[in-house]
Amino acid sequence: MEGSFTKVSKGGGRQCDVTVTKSTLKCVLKNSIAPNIQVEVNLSDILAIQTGARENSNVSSVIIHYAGRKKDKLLTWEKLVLAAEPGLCTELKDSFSLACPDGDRPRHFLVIVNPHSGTKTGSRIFHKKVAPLFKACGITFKVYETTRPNDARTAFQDVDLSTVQGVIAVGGDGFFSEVVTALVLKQQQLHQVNTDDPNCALVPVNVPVGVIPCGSGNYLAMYLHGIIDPITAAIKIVLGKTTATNLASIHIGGKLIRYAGLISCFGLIGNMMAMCERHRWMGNVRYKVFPLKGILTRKLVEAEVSYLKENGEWQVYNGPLYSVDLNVVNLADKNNKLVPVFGDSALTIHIASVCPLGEHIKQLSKVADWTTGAYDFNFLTNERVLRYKVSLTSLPTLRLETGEERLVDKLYMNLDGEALLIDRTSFDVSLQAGLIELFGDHPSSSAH
Ligand SMILES: Nc1ncnc2c1ncn2[C@@H]1O[C@H](COP(=O)(O)OP(=O)(O)OP(=O)(O)O)[C@@H](O)[C@H]1O
Repeated sequence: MEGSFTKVSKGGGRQCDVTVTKSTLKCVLKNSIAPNIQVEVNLSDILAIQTGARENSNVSSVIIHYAGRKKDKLLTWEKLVLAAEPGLCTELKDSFSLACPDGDRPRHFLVIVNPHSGTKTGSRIFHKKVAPLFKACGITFKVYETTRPNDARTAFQDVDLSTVQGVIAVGGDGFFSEVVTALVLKQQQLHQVNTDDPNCALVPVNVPVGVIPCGSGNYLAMYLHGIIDPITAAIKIVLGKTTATNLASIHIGGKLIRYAGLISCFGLIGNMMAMCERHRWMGNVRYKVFPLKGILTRKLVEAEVSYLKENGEWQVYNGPLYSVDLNVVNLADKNNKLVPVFGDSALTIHIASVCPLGEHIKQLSKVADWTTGAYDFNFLTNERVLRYKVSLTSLPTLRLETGEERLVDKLYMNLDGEALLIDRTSFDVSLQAGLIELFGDHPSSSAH
């Protein structure tokens, strides 16, 4: 399609030639005293097209909303307003519908906001920045703001999942995991699956999940989009491509505790997170102070880790350890750095045993910086597993009136950025593959 339009902007209108091919829109602004200015947009980056007729005028307009691609993977919401006689505007709009039919893009969302995340800006960011974009793209949504921790499940109470094409979590990593757990549980309740049984076969959720990063920890958004930016994340949601990801179910004492989407780190990293949470009043400085204190006061734990390998064999690690760390989104050593891999065929666990403090600090710093070789230390046991169980039966316990045993020592797990007290003598973690998809087009996934 080709035609002559007026490009409308705040400064007035300018003549331009517009060409739409199978893959791009080109708009060339004619300039008699300088080179022509060209705006080129990939059709796959178009977010929405709006047309408008002007009263008592034979001129119509077309507003093209599209994703602007900036450096460092940042996406911006851009608009191109073109005016011409109505027939030409209709022809332009129709050429887009043919080239990029948007029938498979999501149209209705359930948005769940944690107003308490990070610097408590989640609600404002959603309503001021994200909601206008969704509305311009013809997306409707219902918003639920949580009132307390573990309130995300309330958002699903009266929701028929078959009417929703996306669940959007506005918050940090811990909140993402809370929302995903509530969503997966809702689906299992509908199908009467007993989720407290670690061997149960879970029913996949066919509603993708999106994250608008507004927390203090936003690793999931960073892994998915390569940048922590609410608008970039919102644009990826509108574009509707998805990445299949894994979850890990955590069972303790015969009960499902949570579905983790990012990490489940028992021991050192869990204890560091517990210290950080106890000192929330210090703001983000706590994430600098307590990891250091944690490593300097590291303690070995006597434990048995049994794990099921991909070949169906169970193996056992027995002995003192500092930590059992799992990256649910695997971090693979590629091209001289650690890169996230979504939806891997196994979970990779790293067991840290006795080692000099200096070596341990070096190893953890490499993980923090995503440096190559971060898991190539001889005090680490690295295994690809489908399931693992940690038993702490040689630690001192006390007996409750109910007859149940509880650990005397306070040990923690860092579960997607939240500290979970492990007060039982064992816990069980299983790979849950193919349960959910995330909005975003990460290259490690073959979904979309
Ligand atoms: N309305 C609420 N008030 C207080 N806490 C909430 C509320 N809604 C959710 N939460 C809890 O806030 C915790 C942290 O959420 P989130 O991951 O969004 O924020 P964060 O800033 O990354 O984390 P943190 O505040 O722990 O550093 C979650 O465990 C969640 O259960």
